[in-house]
Amino acid sequence: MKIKVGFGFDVHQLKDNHPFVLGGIQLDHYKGAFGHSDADVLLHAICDALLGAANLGDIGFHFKNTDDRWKGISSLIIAEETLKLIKSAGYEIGNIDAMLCLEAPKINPHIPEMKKHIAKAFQLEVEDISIKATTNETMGFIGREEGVVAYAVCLIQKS
Ligand SMILES: Nc1ccn([C@@H]2O[C@H](COP(=O)(O)O)[C@@H](O)[C@H]2O)c(=O)n1
Ligand SMILES: C[C@@]1(CO)OP(=O)(O)OP(=O)(O)OC[C@H]1O
Repeated sequence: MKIKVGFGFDVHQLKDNHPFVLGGIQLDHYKGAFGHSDADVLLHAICDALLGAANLGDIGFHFKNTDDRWKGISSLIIAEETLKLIKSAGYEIGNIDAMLCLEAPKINPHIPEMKKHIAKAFQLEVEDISIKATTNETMGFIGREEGVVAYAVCLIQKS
C-alpha cells in the first residue's frame, strides 16, 4: 500500500456585493470572493492538496485561469475533474482536513452542508472530510475582510 500526504493553500480577494461561494455553497454576506472561477478557496485548497499528494502539479496547471472553459465555473466541477486525475493515477482519497481563515461570516453553521457537497464531488463519506474555521483576530488583510484563505491536507492511497 502506497500512502501519500498532500498540502494545499489558496487565497482570494473579497469584493463588495459579490457572490461568496465557499465549500460548494453560496453564503449570505455583504462581500464575496473574486476569481476566474467561482473563487471557492476551500475547494481550490483541497484540489491542490490532492494534486500535490499525487505529484500531479497544481490547480492552475490543470485549470488555467486563461481558459474560458473554467471562467465562472463552479469549483465543484473542478473538484470532480481533480478526482478523475487522482483516480487515473491509481489513487483513492483517504481523508481531507481543511482550515478556513476569514473574519466573517461565521462558518460553523454551514459546515454540515459544505461537507455534503464536497463529499459528493469527491465520492467520499462526510466522515472523511473535516472543515474548521478561524478568524485572523481582526489583523491583516484577512482581518480587514480584504481576502479569504484556506489550507488543506489530505491522504491518498493505492495498493
Ligand atoms: N469565520 C469564522 C471564524 C471562526 N469560526 C468559529 O469561531 C471560533 C472562534 O474563532 P476565533 O478566530 O475567535 O478563534 C472558531 O474556532 C470557529 O469554531 C467560524 O465559525 N467562522
Ligand atoms: C480555478 C482557476 C481557474 O478558473 O481560477 P481562479 O478561480 O482564479 O482560482 P485560483 O485558485 O487563483 O487558480 C486556479 C485557477 O486557474
